[in-house]
Amino acid sequence: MDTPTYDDAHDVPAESEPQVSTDSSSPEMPKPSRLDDPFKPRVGRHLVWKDVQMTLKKKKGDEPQKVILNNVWGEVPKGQVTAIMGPSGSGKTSLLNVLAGRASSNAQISITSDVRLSNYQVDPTSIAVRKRIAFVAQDDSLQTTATPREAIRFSAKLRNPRNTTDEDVETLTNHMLTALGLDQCANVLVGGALLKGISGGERKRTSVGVELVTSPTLVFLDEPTSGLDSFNAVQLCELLKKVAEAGSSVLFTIHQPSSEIFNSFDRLILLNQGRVMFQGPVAEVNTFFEARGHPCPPNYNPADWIMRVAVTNSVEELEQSGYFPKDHRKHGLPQSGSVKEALGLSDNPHEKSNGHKPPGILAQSKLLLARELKNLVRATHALKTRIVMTVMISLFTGFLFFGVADLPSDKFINLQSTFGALLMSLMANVFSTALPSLVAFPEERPVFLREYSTNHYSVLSYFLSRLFMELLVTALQVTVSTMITYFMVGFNADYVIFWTGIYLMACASTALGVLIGSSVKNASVAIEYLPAVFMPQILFSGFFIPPELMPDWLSWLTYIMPLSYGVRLVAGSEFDGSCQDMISPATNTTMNNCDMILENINSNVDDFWWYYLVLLCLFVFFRLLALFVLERKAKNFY
Ligand SMILES: Nc1ncnc2c1ncn2[C@@H]1O[C@H](COP(=O)(O)OP(=O)(O)OP(=O)(O)O)[C@@H](O)[C@H]1O
Repeated sequence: MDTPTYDDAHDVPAESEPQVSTDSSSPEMPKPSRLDDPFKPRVGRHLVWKDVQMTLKKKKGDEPQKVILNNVWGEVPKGQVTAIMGPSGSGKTSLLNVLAGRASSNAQISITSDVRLSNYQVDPTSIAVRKRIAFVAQDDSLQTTATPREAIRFSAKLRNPRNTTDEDVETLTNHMLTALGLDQCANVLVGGALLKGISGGERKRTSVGVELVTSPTLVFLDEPTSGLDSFNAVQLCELLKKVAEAGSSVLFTIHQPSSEIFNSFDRLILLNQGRVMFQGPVAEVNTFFEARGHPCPPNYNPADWIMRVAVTNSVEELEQSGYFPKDHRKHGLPQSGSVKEALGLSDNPHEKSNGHKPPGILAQSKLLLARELKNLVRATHALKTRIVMTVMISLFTGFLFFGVADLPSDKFINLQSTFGALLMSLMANVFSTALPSLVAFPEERPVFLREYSTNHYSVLSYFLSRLFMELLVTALQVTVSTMITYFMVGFNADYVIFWTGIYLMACASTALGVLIGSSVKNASVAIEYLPAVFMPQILFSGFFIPPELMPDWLSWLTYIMPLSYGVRLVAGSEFDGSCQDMISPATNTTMNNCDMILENINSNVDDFWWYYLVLLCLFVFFRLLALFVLERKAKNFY
């Protein structure tokens, strides 16, 4: 059999693929279709790649480089299903990740590739391209507190044109659930490690539904049939076939498919040790192997057979037999143009109309917030733990310092105890509000990155919805805490100043926690950074050592610590005018214990507005910095 070539493998000439016509009567344009049809026709894109090289960089000078992908070439014609097979470790996932822009060169790995979409050269790692690819990873990263119906509906609402009505979204969701065989578990929570939910196979199908509900042009899936029984695996492959028939280019990796599934593929890419052992139509597999001395025995699953040949023969033997065909396709010069042109968006008159655009930032934030609220109500254990801990710590503080603020102020020890109670209340609020924020983003990170990179919403919408939720939960927590300590300790501070001072300080500390949480990869690393949020606040807040006594190069830190402004506000309100002047027996001069405390912590009632403003600025500053970090991370990582 001849080596499959780019020219004969599909329906477009090698030099340049015809442009999608702007004439809506052209056969290239999808026919007008119902918005609620998940298999509505779409304009396909022909994906071609060559010279894909992925190498692990050398650690030591004399160590040989490990080549993960070696000159890999191939294509996914529009309207066809292409499967990548190969022994374990042959590079299937690596190839899929490179093509889907989920892998890029870094300190350990070097990746080079020539990827073309309808003969436009594209960089798959660019977020504009990634956002157009429906990608289902091996690990499902779904919101654990959503049901399959909600997960699919959420994706359909956010990723379909804004003129899609709620009724269309509902019908689309129902079609997708039925097509995936998810009707029976449609309203059961997805679940996760701490929450019992649907099965692994159902979770996998939900992930597929979340991606397919947008009628994508390019669909990439990493082992979509893993964890599925044979019936569901066949059903899923039939569904992918329908998606391809609608015009999409479908590419997925698969392990040991049954012969029924194998024969349903249009094309196959067989990788072996990072190289292309076979690439072409599935119908040609048997002839290709037969011509090289490995005819598939009768009644043998061809998928098992080719894997057996790949595993039981050395690469050298296979090479001598004529496997590992060279890439003889003629590509011609790539067309130059923007990503929009490569994706055919600039040619589609619908794309330009406002109604065709996906929902805007406000609509995205609203949907995200609704999901967050649902999450809060369903994952009550997290909220309950937070509130129970707050109540316990506040009660401890309340019992320990019970009524001390009502004791006579002429004894310094009484004032010292009241100041201690204030500090405890402030620090407890810093700890109990900032800690959950520190770990919240790393915990949500996989879901956020999947959704962001598949064009569900903007970073700003996500950020705004999280911000609103945190402000709400922090307010609840601070109210519970202050109600207990304020009345048990018997503070004399104005309650409004007491609450607002602690609340603003907690918000600013939370913002610092979010900044650190956004910068790290997972919750356990975030926990390691815990002292970085708390220790500087305690050390530099000015109540252990005033800024005047700190080394000059460190003293400025006092001015960016939320706790130091929180102390000045609540202690200012508590002690201002609370003590009577006394005559010092040692110096025979007038002294005022309350004024001494306020002087030590640099608190001045006339500057309260300034403390509020600084807390607000710190909150905004840390939040904006976190937004910037999140935006960069979201664009550069997956
Ligand atoms: N980031 C990485 N760092 C180090 N090695 C890597 C990295 N990515 C891939 N590899 C190595 O490259 C090889 C191919 O990995 P890949 O996951 O692509 O294989 P696969 O064919 O998908 O395997 P499986 O079928 O077992 O999932 C493996 O040996 C793997 O260890």
